Amino acid sequence: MDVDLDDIDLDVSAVPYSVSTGAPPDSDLVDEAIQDAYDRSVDTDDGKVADYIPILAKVDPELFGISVVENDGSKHGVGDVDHAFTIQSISKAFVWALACEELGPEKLLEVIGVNNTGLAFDSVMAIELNDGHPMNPMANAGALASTALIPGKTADDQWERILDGFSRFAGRQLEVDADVYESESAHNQRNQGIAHLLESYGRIDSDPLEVVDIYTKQCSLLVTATDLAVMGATLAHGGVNPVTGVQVVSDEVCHDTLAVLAASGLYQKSGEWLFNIGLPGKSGVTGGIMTVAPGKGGIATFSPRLDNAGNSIRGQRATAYLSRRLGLDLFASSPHNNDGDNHSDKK
Ligand SMILES: NC(=O)CC[C@H](N)C(=O)O
Repeated sequence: MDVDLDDIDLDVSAVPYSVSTGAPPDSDLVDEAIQDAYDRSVDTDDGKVADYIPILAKVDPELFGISVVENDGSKHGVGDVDHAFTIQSISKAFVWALACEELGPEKLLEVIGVNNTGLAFDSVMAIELNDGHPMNPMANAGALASTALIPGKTADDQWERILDGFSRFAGRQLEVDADVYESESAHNQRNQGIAHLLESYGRIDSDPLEVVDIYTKQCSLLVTATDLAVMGATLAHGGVNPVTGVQVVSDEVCHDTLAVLAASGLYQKSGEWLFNIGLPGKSGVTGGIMTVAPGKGGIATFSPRLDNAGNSIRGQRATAYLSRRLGLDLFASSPHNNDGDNHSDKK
């Protein structure tokens, strides 16, 4: 199932961020834009809820929320923005950022790489085709390797560091959904296989099953769309959480993380996403998509029905609309004059 943007009215009258000063539009205009994005996306029931982790199939497929957090910390939201769901693959962005903060980008480039393999998120073939390297850091193999790089004497130490880092990104103490963790742990054979393969190529040093266990916990952390927008806004704001004021990672790490997301954040559909939306983003199988507008803020959508790569369909539609409506596309030279013309042939 591909996302069809043909039937959304993407011609928008601009209420963009000021290109010259980065000054945000009036708050009520942002609220209006989010409501319009919701209204233009809510009617589609295209796509399917993930069911390869059994408990995920129980979600209400109609849930839908859109949250925007600006770099001044102001929050906007429509719909189910307070519904908690497990972060899943979006965790890959934050573990990569935390590992990069601890070890520097050279180490991550050497061990993992930053290229998109063009293959599904749980591909084993991607590892074989590349002699264990490079691995897309936003797919499972590269993500497991990132988790393994987090410093700590024991697996528990590594986990505590991840939990603490994620909580600082979100600006509140996050918790694991024990039921999701249990369900995924019982159906994790593929990730265990990937971790063993990485060990055989010398890409992870620690016990592969322990690495998978930490990775499964990080994927099982509960967040809301509002949390994800705050986490995205932290990456948009040079690593400083705009709500708490805490510096979580450096400005350089934000740059490097956003570059990785631009290349790989939506699995094998990352090129289409960048073409349509023009912003770095990261999706997860529970239906979250976190999008970052550097220097401006974070957008998060939550809607569980997915396309065939595992990306939320309503989330892609709503973000495509918001990117235009707010003039956020990094590749649009004149968002001030975003009357639709400069995007009219995008599908
Ligand atoms: N794409 C995803 O969100 C996948 C995350 C999930 N925990 C897995 O490893 O399969």
